[in-house]
Amino acid sequence: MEKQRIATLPALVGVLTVAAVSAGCVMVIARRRPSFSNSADVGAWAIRRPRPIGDAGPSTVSLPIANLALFKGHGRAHSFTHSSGIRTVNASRCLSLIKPESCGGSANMSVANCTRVVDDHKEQRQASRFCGSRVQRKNPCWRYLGREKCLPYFFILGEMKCGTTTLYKKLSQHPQVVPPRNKEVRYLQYPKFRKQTTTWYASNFDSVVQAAKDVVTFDASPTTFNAQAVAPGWISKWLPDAKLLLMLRDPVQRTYSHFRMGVSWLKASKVCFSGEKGKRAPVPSIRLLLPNVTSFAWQARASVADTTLRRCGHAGLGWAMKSKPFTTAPIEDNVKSCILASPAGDAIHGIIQAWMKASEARTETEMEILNAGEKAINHCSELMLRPGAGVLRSVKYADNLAGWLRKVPMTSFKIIATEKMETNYVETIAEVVEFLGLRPLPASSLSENKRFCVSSKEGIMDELREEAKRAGVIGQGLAGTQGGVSECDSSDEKARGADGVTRYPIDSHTMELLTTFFKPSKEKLYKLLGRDMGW
Ligand SMILES: Nc1ncnc2c1ncn2[C@@H]1O[C@H](COP(=O)(O)OS(=O)(=O)O)[C@@H](OP(=O)(O)O)[C@H]1O
Repeated sequence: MEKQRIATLPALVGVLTVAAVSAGCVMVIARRRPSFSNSADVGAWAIRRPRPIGDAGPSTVSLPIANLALFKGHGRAHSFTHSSGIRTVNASRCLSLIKPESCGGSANMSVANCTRVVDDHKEQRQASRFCGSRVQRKNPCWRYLGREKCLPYFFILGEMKCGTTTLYKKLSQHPQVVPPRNKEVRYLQYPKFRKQTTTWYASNFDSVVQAAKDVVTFDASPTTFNAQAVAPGWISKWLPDAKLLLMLRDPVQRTYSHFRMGVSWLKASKVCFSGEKGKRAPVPSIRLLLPNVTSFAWQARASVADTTLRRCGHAGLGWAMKSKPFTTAPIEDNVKSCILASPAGDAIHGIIQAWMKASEARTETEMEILNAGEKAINHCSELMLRPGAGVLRSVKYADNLAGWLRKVPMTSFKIIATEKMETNYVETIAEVVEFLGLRPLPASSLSENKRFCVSSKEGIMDELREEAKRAGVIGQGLAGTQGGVSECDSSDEKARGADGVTRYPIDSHTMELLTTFFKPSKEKLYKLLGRDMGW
């Protein structure tokens, strides 16, 4: 893409520079993209004029040559000669991946007050390319100020609980692949994107600098697919040739797996379950809610209701029904019609009515206890058990993919069904390797078909949310450690179907509710993909 851009610039400049140079101007040409309303969409512009955050600006601006002095920073005015022989100046800035270690090179998160983060974000908005020259290697790397810095060649975008850890493990074993410092760097999502620099991001991929020229590295943060405000725009701007692996799974099963992980994190948290090993018991604040929260049937009902309410422009559910307008006033007519018109609308309306009734009967004290319990459970499960959390990611496959396709072509994607990886493991991995343009894996290394899951945060993430730290959730997030991944422990809970896929048994009522709820979004996805995923 970078090469393409350079190749097309002379042609464009040929048309534009005669007028521009004679008028004492330099044209700064931007790719025509829709404008974006906030700074989250950093990838909206290929070449930008300096502008305040939030100002989308016109797609083409001309600047008097004198103004070039205002373009300070790493980027230098860069001259080139186009086919007609007229020399002109590209005033665009470059983004440096080399910055002081104290302001972004460090693996810890203590950079919140570092002004360089602000500078880096400004550079990201203003620059059109990375500083230095692209290194001759398969992986995207740049040499600048005598150092080489790299970014991922491919991404395992997600979705969470769809087998990303197995794919990460398998691809890490490929002789042409080196893994990132942590499986889940999670830079391309809020709030981390706001707190870290591109230098810090690149530091996660330093191991590829020492590797052979045909070796690549990757980012396997399964949260990237859902990070619509940052990731598609950033990748399309900075790594337009990146290959994107997207794993998707039957939405009902994915939701169950998400719920199961939330329960296991909750139970591992020393804040919500206290006492000695083997005798740990729930703390009083969560006891009332615990039977509901750890029931998938209850979670599913609460989640579809919460998701529908929010989609209809109403406040979410809240387990304790703490939101005052909700408990004291009936739902407005337009919200009610919206709920009834939604998938599984009648059932969801019934759930909400029952919820309101139960809530109205509660005393203030009961409400307070439930609210405290909800807060604690959210913290201890790291929001995995928040109503709606699991359902929302499963119902957004199509919308999220459509969001990506507005920025990135379908040819950048390889869509992998988790079920296919289970039943056709060797073929699936071989297809992925081919899609990545890597040498085929030897049959011997493909024979091992183990499922891998995240078991702790060590080696998976280098940070924990503040609340999770306080809650003592599953170990410390430490960069570069080798822990974090082990074989999945869910096999005993699943049954294998005639198609060879293992699934959690789910009671018929919950199954019907979720199947109806997910139906339109599944159809939307199949239409987008042009194929049925078999769910
Ligand atoms: N080869 C294969 N075939 C079928 N299913 C597989 C496979 N590998 C992993 N898995 C299942 O994927 C779930 C874990 O997904 P992730 O690794 O993406 O989870 S995470 O978001 O990184 O925590 C997890 O699901 P559950 O066990 O149901 O929770 C794994 O069992």
